[in-house]
Amino acid sequence: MTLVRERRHQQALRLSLPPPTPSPDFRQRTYLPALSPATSPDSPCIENLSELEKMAVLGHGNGGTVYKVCHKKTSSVYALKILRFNHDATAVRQQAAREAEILKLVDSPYIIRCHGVLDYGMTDTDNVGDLCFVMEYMEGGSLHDLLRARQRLPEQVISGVARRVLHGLAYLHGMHIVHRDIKPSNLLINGKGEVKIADFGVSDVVAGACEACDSYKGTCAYMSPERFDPERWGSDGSDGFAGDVWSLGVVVLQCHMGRFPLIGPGQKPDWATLMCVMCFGERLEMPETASPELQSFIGRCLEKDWRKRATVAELLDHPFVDISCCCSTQELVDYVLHG
Ligand SMILES: Nc1ncnc2c1ncn2[C@@H]1O[C@H](COP(=O)(O)OP(=O)(O)OP(=O)(O)O)[C@@H](O)[C@H]1O
Repeated sequence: MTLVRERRHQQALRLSLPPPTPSPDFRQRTYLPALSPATSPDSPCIENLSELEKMAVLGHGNGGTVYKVCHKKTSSVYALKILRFNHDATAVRQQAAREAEILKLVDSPYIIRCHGVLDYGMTDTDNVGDLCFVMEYMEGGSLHDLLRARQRLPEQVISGVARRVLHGLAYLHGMHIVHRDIKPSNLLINGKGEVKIADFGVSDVVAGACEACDSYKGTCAYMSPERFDPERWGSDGSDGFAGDVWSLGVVVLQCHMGRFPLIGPGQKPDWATLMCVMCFGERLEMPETASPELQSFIGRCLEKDWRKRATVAELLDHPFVDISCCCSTQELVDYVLHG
């Protein structure tokens, strides 16, 4: 079986997007602005995995593994995300196809660039298929990696990261794209001090209100009250953008506290515990160690009623992320890469 797979990887490999498999409903709700190509004009045309050499494993996610790879011909370095699926994993393939569709639409310095998608569908002899995303390599790793190394981040760094993520969200929301999985491991930092949003596996292009059935996508720890409990928080009319703002608020608070917030130290952020905090708990308490600006910013993000929550545009004007308070790109590079 390994031989068959290896041979397949040397042969039928094309730079092509997988056939989209979204539900008819997804198609109906899809808003399609002018398509920008998934590959940038300056990126080489990678048509085969054999053109890439694996250098290291960068991390593991739910559906697959991310490798640091080198393009043999140009010596350029990329991140290669391989999602594996079999006959039973229709959901994984649908998720990957959705991610490829969204990556085709986006083109922003605040969003991870995808240089191409290689589709190794299942064959009659092989029950396993791979979808491979060739992405720009972010040498600073993820915010999750940074938090693991430093526990807590200084406010200047948090504000710099938050400002950049807000720019990314402003771009996505302007394109009618809801990310739905904003969390530290999906925020990547590179050697130029850029922070980019990655991982669009549960994202969606929306035109109007989201449906209740979409509520359970994404990581539950960063999920907003209206997605946890649409009945109580009245998700009717919500376009889903406010959910991304909530998630950013949780991330910002986590960067300040050095642990997952919303629950007590040592508690696990499982569904039941979070449900109690979100739906039955009192107003969330702000840590006294945070500056008034940070407390106010978090308060505007973690407003349980999504109608009262700040929008991305409002937050971009918030004093906490004012350009004079944020760390510069050089300061961010120094902090992330050189400690
Ligand atoms: N473009 C990239 N450049 C550098 N490192 C990356 C890149 N993409 C992902 N990584 C690293 O690989 C790890 C795994 O990424 P992946 O997107 O597969 O999963 P995840 O977001 O950590 O988890 P989940 O699948 O549960 O959402 C990330 O946490 C990050 O450390």
